Amino acid sequence: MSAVIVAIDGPSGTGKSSTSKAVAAALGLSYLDTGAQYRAVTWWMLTNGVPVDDSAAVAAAAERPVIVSGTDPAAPTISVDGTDASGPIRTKEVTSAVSAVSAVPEVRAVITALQRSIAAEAVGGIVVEGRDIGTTVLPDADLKIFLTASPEARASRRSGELKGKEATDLSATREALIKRDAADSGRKASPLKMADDAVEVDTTPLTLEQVVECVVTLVEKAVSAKQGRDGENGRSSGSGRAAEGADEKAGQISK
Ligand SMILES: Nc1ncnc2c1ncn2[C@@H]1O[C@H](COP(=O)(O)OP(=O)(O)OP(=O)(O)O)[C@@H](O)[C@H]1O
Ligand SMILES: Nc1ccn([C@@H]2O[C@H](COP(=O)(O)O)[C@@H](O)[C@H]2O)c(=O)n1
Repeated sequence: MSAVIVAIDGPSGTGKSSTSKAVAAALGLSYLDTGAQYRAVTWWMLTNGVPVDDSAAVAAAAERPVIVSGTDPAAPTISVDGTDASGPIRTKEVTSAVSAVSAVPEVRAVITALQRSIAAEAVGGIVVEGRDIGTTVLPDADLKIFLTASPEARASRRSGELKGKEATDLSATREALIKRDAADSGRKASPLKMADDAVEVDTTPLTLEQVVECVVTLVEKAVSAKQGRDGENGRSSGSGRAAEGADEKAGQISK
């Protein structure tokens, strides 16, 4: 069987990274944080003096940063031109500028090609999270999930995260999330949008553990369905723990 590909999209702070990492780790899949890649390009633009509000300047430089993503869910990495960028890409400066940079079509073309090649090389299967994975990057993904949560829940989760590091003004955090979502949903090039064939999971009333359990079950079902299709087409099967889990589950159900 070809490797399972899972696309997880949704607005900021809905739990995409936490869920995707945990699901990938539980099922023995690779993991790709595409937001980190756009943040890395943004950091490169800022550190190389490219004015991020000048889309022509950003477009002209789009191919210059060399972005490398490590896809181990237990220790994902991101580097730019050989330098570890995992810390700098999380600063407020990058967070404020990333939507402008990610809206530039030339940037999206470079990063989308990189994402597709990483997914194609993930022989054991992969969970890819972002904003346009199900709609644009991997439209043939075996499973597409769109995570949502109320702005209040998202702001409170983020404020909990920031406590002790930066001032935690709940309403400012909420406004910043809403502003970034509006920019990401409103851009012309590959906006944040739920794919027509995605499963929507509203995480507002759920703990992270409950969301992970729900998504793991959905992946196992998708793997089972894929194995069924591959069997009908006469192809051999076997791919990672997701396939084994689905086999076990199917076995239990049929007993
Ligand atoms: N269901 C949940 N219940 C409570 N807290 C959660 C839940 N899901 C995620 N969190 C917490 O919310 C915060 C944001 O989660 P996460 O970074 O995974 O979201 P995200 O969608 O990837 O955000 P962004 O798009 O901004 O990168 C983290 O502190 C995470 O631990
Ligand atoms: N597929 C994607 C993923 C992300 N973006 C842009 O990157 C920003 C940062 O994403 P985080 O998940 O790290 O918060 C996000 O606000 C988008 O502007 C994207 O365009 N497409």
